[in-house]
Amino acid sequence: MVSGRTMEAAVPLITSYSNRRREVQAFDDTKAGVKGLVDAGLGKVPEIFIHPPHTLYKTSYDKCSEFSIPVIDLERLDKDLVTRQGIVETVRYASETFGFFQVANHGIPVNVLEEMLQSVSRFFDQDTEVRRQFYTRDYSKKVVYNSNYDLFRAPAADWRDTLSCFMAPSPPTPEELPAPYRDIQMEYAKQMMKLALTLFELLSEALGLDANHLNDMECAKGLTSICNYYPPCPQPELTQGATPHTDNGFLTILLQDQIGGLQIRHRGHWIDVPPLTGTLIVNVGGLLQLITNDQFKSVMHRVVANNIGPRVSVACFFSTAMMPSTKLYGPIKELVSEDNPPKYRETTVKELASHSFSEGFDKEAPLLAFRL
Ligand SMILES: O=C(O)CCC(=O)C(=O)O
Ligand SMILES: [Fe+2]
Repeated sequence: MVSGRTMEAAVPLITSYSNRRREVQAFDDTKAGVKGLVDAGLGKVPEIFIHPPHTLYKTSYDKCSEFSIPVIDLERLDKDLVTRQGIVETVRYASETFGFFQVANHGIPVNVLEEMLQSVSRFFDQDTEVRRQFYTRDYSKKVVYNSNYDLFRAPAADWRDTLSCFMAPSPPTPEELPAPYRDIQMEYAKQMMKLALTLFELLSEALGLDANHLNDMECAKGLTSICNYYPPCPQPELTQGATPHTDNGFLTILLQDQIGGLQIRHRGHWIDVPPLTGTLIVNVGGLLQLITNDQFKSVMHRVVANNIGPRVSVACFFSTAMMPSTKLYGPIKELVSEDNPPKYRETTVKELASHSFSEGFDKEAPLLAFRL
């Protein structure tokens, strides 16, 4: 029997659900994102952005100075073999232990990095009317601007807007890209692709494979550029910049500005990934974890909301998720043995991406559905 008390409790729940749905829809209909709320001078975080307290962290998070992710200097990579071996060894250690590392002297000029970050700000600083033309949830488009890809599904929205561009294997024409960052985005994607080919060589060597192995598997074939914009938040302690999640491609190369706020999960602690001018952050995605049979780890990370921003970051996801392909990926044959049998079934990139997209990227064990 349903008690009166239960019924009473159920009514506000249903009401609040439909309120939320309405508020989310109204927010989405503005096509102005979180930036639009801040521009309107909002002094409080709207209900739909408030995260349940148990999922929130204090702003004084666990600071663990004994853990810091390796910074790898690529300068002498091709100069001598011993240096290269040292770099490969650190790449292996970082990918197995942290799932993250930073790279310095990667060959991309600092002014290109800075121009890329500034161009993202220029896009978001445009008149709302101009920005709105790109606002969509249709991911078959080459350019997608919106706020919270999972707005209609997630229990609470993040304090972040995003501009995504699908840059490889079939790049947009420059004219298809928003004007404020057209030229630099084309240049940046070219530079990212070059760096990714080098990183996949190092990662292959770190696995004890031929240097071309991961590139031959087409790990660097697809590139999506995700430009994140985190407006300053009036009550950062109530919301998040990015909910804890894992990335689901092969690899992500991330550029962050000087504000900070990115943290990764390591041995039960959240540790900072400090902004270091001129460096790029590299992290292992779910697909790389799957094909390395768990040797390399795709690790949870999050972004703390800030009240000093806007904070800008550009995440380049290497994955062919946006193109239909029947190519199957499973644990690499050379890495499995009787002692280390395959942990995952074969899957397509598209299946893994669609699974993460519908289930959410916030799972502690994102590859569970593919486990043998
Ligand atoms: O903004 C950042 O630093 C991280 C962004 C991120 O994790 C993502 O876009 O997947
Ligand atoms: Fe991420």
